[in-house]
Amino acid sequence: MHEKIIILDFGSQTTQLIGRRVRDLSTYCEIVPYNKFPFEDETVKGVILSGSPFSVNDHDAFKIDLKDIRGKYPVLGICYGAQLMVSESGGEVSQPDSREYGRAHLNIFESNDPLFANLSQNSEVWMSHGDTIVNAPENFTLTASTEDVKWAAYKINGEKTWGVQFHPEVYHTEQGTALLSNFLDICGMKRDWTPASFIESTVRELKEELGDDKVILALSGGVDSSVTAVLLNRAIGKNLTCVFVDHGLLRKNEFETVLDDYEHLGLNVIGVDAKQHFYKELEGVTDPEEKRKIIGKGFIDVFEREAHKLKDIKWLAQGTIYPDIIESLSITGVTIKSHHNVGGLPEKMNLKLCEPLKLLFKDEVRKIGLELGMRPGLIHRHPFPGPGLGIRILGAITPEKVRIAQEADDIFISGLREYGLYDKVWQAGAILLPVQSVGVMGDERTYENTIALRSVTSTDAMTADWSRLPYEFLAKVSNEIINKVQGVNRVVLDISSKPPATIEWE
Ligand SMILES: Nc1ncnc2c1ncn2[C@@H]1O[C@H](COP(=O)(O)OP(=O)(O)OP(=O)(O)O)[C@@H](O)[C@H]1O
Ligand SMILES: O=c1[nH]c(=O)c2[nH+]cn([C@@H]3O[C@H](COP(=O)(O)O)[C@@H](O)[C@H]3O)c2[nH]1
Ligand SMILES: NC(=O)CC[C@H](N)C(=O)O
Ligand SMILES: [Mg+2]
Repeated sequence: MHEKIIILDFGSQTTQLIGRRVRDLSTYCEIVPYNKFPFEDETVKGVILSGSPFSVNDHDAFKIDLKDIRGKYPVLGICYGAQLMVSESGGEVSQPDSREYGRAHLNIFESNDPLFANLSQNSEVWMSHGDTIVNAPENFTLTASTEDVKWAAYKINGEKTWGVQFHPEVYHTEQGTALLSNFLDICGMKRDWTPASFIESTVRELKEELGDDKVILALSGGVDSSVTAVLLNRAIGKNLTCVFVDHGLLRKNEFETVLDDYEHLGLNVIGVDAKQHFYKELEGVTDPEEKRKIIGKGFIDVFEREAHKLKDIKWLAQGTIYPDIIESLSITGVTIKSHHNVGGLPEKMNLKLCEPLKLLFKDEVRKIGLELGMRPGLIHRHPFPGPGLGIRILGAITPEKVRIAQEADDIFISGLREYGLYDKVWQAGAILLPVQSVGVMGDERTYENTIALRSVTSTDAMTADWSRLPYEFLAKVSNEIINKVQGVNRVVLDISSKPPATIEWE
């Protein structure tokens, strides 16, 4: 077992970023809801308290008793986390007249403080708070200020406990990574979290957990489930059967290409054509969440049916990764989208779940795939959502709309490859809108569908920006779609970032 840092999540938008920074420092960490601290886990070596949308003075703010944590582990409170320790200890946090968002400069008073080891004076830090610490109890030592904020950082005497009002996890805090690294040193972390160590420990744990049990893996052709397949294949070999479902919402020719690919990897794969089943279940359904749930359930129906045919299957493995879970089960109670493989799973399922990548971010999964010796072309594929074109065809799904979406998508993606742009974007696809408009083609009036092109840059799909694709390329793609895809007479471009939009439209 790897020693780990626990990040207690009080609901901040940047909690995931803390996790990523810590992992980037070769240290294993887990993000857990603020009230789910794993007291029994002996591998915990330090604790970070995240920010929060709440004010510590709110009635319904997330609160916990910190007495079992402080003093027992090194603790770093960030923003709300820092404010919480002050208010819990009898200090005062209140709302000043002005909020503080954006850049500030840090004036360090205690340069011998190990949290500030090797940090230089007056570096830029990023602030995002409405509340401020006004008074701290006597055993709190002020260690740094900014021009506007007195209590920008503190240390609690006699404990390995620190608080910072700024956000070391965000890119704009110049020495944020160095500060987090100092905290990891304080916790005595060994920095031994690497792709090779992950593979070694995961294969060992899978062998122990699965023993001689038989497993089916939901394989999609995507990066996450392919890496899962190779890991499981190493752990249990012939006891693994992969099931690839054609729900009729895949990309053009995807089913055939993927099956062919996997044969070369030496995996045992069954392709299931379930198109008609899915089309029937989805008939007339327009609500995005309902569509997601139907597709999620459809997948499980197929997996259970296949498991039954194969006999003695005990486990369903999936390529679930960390963001799938984080986005589906937000602790503030707001679900953005039910990912088909998490929130979309039926409550009662006859198979046990095996998800060896469920705590990894996408870029970590890619590193592990490369370390496993998988083909870079496969590892660098764009993500493609499990519900597929089902969430890119807005409104009700019909086979005819699937054809339109597939052809438009194929022209867009082939174009990206042809122009050498494919590897420069995180993900791209064509969205079929439920909007018809008037056009003129060969002197005839048309009244046809609209395709929106969606292409984004990102590092983890948690935030994203629209890709600045060359006009010349966009002109070619638009032209080709309108000329070749029957039923489309207009192409538009999506120029929204995430947030506030999301990558997929549903
Ligand atoms: N057509 C499919 N057949 C079987 N399983 C699927 C299918 N589509 C998705 N899944 C399952 O759902 C999981 C989540 O899908 P997701 O798209 O997030 O991951 P992926 O397809 O493995 O990778 P990528 O994000 O690169 O597309 C997959 O890892 C896989 O286990
Ligand atoms: O397997 C999946 N099942 C889903 O239900 C699902 N919904 C979104 N996505 C993918 O997740 C990333 C973030 O997407 P959003 O910005 O649309 O939430 C993007 O990469 C999306 O393609 C999904 N993947
Ligand atoms: N980013 C945060 O943690 C903000 C904490 C608190 N909501 C404030 O506005 O001060
Ligand atoms: Mg996928």
